[in-house]
Amino acid sequence: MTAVVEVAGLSKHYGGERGSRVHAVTDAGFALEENRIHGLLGRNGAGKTTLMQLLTGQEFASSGEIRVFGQNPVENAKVLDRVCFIKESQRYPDDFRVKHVLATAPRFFADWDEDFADELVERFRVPVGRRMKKLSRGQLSAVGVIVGLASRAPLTFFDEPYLGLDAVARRLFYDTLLADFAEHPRTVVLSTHLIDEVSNLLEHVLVIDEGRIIIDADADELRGSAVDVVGPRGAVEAFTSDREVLHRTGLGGLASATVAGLDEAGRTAARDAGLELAAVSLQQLVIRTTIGESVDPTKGTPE
Ligand SMILES: Nc1ncnc2c1ncn2[C@@H]1O[C@H](COP(=O)(O)OP(=O)(O)OP(=O)(O)O)[C@@H](O)[C@H]1O
Repeated sequence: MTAVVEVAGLSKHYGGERGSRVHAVTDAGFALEENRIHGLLGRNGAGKTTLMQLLTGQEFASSGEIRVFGQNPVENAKVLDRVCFIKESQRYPDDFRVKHVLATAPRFFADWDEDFADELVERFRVPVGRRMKKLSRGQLSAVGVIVGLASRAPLTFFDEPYLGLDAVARRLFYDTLLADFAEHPRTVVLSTHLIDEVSNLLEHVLVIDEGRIIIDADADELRGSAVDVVGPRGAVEAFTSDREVLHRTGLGGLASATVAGLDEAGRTAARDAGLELAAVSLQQLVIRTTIGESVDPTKGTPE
């Protein structure tokens, strides 16, 4: 495995005075492997955009090390020529129409596929002759998605540019990304709140909460890392008394506990105790991990 991105002790704070400082990213350390689709997940203001800006050389780190393709990305054309960063807040020159965006893209992206871009324009029904500032929010998102896909950049970041898209167009984006990725593997980072929607695309997951990376795990490993144990309150409490519980809910005499790291023997013990087991989706897992206790369920941190 080759790491395309390597980060160690990375912090970014905004503002000068200690009291008014915003710690957007704190002591992050992780690696992103080549040719995988990574999810960068986290709540509003968690630090996702800041992290991507740091990795693409658009922000300076306050401290720490960043290596992208083995080099510092800041003002480094050798690195940035291989990177595409699609974000919703992208600005275009005032007189730019969609066709101008598509015509200038090959200058930035060596692997730009014009035929693929044209095909995507049709699929997403984008009016190529229209001025960028006259596009609807969804059409603007679609242009970002088209550029991100047709760039075929070896390292592509999508910072929630698809939020303006309707459900049909989002599905189209996910399906197109997956199909194109199979033919043209590259390293992709998707930042999103819509975790269930992208869950099946993701091979690796980073969860950031209040600037700290709290989960850095293989998506399959993560999906199997916790299970909901449901049944009579007393039985659930007895079963979970010495286990790591991420989250509890209850209604009347019934209770449910999200238990981390339950192996086969543990699952059998739960069933023998008359409890039911239910799978926990990636989205539920992230929500339960980022509210209340910040624990990494794959690492077995005690509650
Ligand atoms: N230029 C800036 N100056 C001061 N604070 C900033 C700046 N940019 C971001 N922040 C703060 O840093 C924190 C992280 O912001 P960031 O945009 O990285 O979060 P995010 O996870 O992308 O959020 P969202 O999902 O809402 O887009 C927030 O508290 C934000 O207010």
